[in-house]
Amino acid sequence: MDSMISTTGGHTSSTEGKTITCKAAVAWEAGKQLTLEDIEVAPPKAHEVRIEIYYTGVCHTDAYTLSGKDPEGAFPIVLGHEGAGIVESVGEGVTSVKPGDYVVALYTPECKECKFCKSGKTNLCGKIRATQGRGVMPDGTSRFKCRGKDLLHFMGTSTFSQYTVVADISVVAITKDAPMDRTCLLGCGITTGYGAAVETAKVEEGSTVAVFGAGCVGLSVVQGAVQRKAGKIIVVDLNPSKKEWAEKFGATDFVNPGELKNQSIVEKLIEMTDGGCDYTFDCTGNVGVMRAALEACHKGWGQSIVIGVAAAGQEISTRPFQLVTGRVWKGCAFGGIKGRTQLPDLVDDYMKGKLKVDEFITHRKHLQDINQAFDVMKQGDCIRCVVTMRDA
Ligand SMILES: NC(=O)C1=CN([C@@H]2O[C@H](COP(=O)(O)OP(=O)(O)OC[C@H]3O[C@@H](n4cnc5c(N)ncnc54)[C@H](O)[C@@H]3O)[C@@H](O)[C@H]2O)C=CC1
Ligand SMILES: N[C@@H](CCC(=O)N[C@@H](CSC=O)C(=O)NCC(=O)O)C(=O)O
Ligand SMILES: [Zn+2]
Ligand SMILES: [Zn+2]
Repeated sequence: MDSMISTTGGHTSSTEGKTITCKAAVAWEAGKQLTLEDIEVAPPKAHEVRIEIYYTGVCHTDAYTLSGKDPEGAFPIVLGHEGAGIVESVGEGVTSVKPGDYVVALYTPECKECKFCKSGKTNLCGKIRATQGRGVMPDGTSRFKCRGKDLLHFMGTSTFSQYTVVADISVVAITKDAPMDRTCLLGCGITTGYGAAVETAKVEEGSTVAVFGAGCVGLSVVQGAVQRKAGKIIVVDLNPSKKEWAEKFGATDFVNPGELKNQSIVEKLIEMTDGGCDYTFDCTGNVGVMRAALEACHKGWGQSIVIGVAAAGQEISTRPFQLVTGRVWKGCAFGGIKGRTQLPDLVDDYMKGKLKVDEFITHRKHLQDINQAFDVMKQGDCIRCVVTMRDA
């Protein structure tokens, strides 16, 4: 890393206004491993924030875009969207964070001014979605360069770099007491599942819940359902080792569809819940599972929440009769949580012992070994791998 870089997290930095050279994992092409590179990170422009990233999680959505299956995926790009760090400097007009603040990057921004933000109906924000999807900052340009080429930004966050630049609406300050090597996970997986249960579905006390897929997202749904005092929480997973994980997070039942004899998973769930579940969640990204999750809902009121990201070209289907008879199909990004308004409270809940975060971390890697983080993520025993961005 550049020897001029201040890593103290203090309020002034010797790098303010200058280009910083630092290490980043660059995805040059779809389907290829990431390469550790020295990249140049330009200073933040107006309403932008430069963050020194200390820790990042690796999410399946990073692997999905790297695979080439994401219709919005373009290369070369700096991936990563589950990051925590310290603000190094801010551009003109930034008032919501300041240098030295401990922050989490937000791939779902919150401008508080657009039609979406003001609707009271969604956490999706429209202000920078178009440029974010094209991999550039709101002014249409990149802040990253490597070997003379511009690199694209990812999900407005690009946390696989020791320094990143984000829009000021894509970052939230949190308490400095919270350990960043854990709070980074609140930037996606945990908040997504927990929010889907408590904010999007608003699971009620005593209700029956089925969660398809017991990864970080599904186990976080379980955590949310426990918090809402659901009566029955059934985890469905093809991997038998997930039974123990499901129980650890408070599930009441576990079903492995691969072990069912002469019965579909839909029939099994309907039998276990006296006619169907009040709420089901897809946390797999498999469109066949999404259909089963809908059809396992109770007639008249059951709601199925799609969280998993399905590959390009995949479509969901069911008999319209399933909806005519009162089942509801919906979905959410980032759990329906508004990051700037609600994330600090989630961090506080974690600090008070009310929200599990540490329990999700099964693996740790250093930036130079980030490809191993992708490898372990594909193994059945990894819930989340946290990558340390700075040398020890
Ligand atoms: N909507 C959103 O905002 C977000 C969506 N995601 C997406 O959520 C999904 C889940 O993410 P993670 O929990 O990190 O993934 P994960 O891979 O760790 O967990 C998925 C689980 O589903 C199980 N599974 C796979 N196929 C199955 C099937 N046919 N039936 C039952 N279980 C099955 C696997 O054994 C695994 O335990 C991914 O598609 C990811 O891209 C992730 C974060 C945010
Ligand atoms: N780019 C993909 C869709 C990927 C996707 O659905 N992303 C989720 C978050 S997944 C996090 O790990 C999301 O926020 N979606 C809402 C959005 O506005 O992107 C595609 O084009 O299919
Ligand atoms: Zn994610
Ligand atoms: Zn907005």
